[in-house]
Amino acid sequence: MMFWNRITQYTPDLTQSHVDSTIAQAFQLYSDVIPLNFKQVYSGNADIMILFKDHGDFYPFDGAGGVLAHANSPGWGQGGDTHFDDDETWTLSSRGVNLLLVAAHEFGHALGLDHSRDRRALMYPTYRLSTLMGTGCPMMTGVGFKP
Ligand SMILES: COc1ccc(S(=O)(=O)[C@H](CC(=O)O)C(F)F)cc1
Ligand SMILES: [Zn+2]
Repeated sequence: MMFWNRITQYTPDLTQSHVDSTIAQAFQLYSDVIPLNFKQVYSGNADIMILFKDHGDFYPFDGAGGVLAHANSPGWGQGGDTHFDDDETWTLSSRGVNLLLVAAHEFGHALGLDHSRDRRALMYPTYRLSTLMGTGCPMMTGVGFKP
C-alpha cells in the first residue's frame, strides 16, 4: 500500500535536502517492518501533509519546548497530517530537538499508533534522546547515532 507525503513548509534550521532525507528515513522505519510504502510528492494533495509552523491551527503550538509536534490520526482530509513546531530548534544531532526521533514518533500517530508505557519505546509519550541511541528501542536500533 502506498502513502504519499508532501512537505509544504520547511524549517530554516536545516537544509530542505536534510529535511527530505530525514523525513524519508523516519517513514522507512515503518516500511521496514510493515507492508507500506511512502513516497514524497512536491505538488498537489497527499495523504500525509507535513509542515513546520510556529503558530496554532487545530491545536496551537506553545513556543520553544513543551509541545514539539502533533499529528492527526489516520483518515480522509486532514487525517495523518503532521505539523512540527518551528519555535523548536530542529537538528540532526543530540542538540536542540532531533527531527528523526520526533518525526518517527509523529508518523506512528499518523499511522494510528497510540502511546506506549515502555520507556524504551518510540511511542513513549515524552521526548527521550536515549530512544534515538537505539538503546533497547528495536525500531531505532541501527539508526541511532553516537554524539
Ligand atoms: C518521541 O517523540 C515525541 C515525544 C513527545 C512529543 S510532544 O511532547 O510534542 C507530545 C506530542 C505527541 O505525543 O505526539 C506532546 F503531547 F505534545 C513529540 C514527539
Ligand atoms: Zn505522541
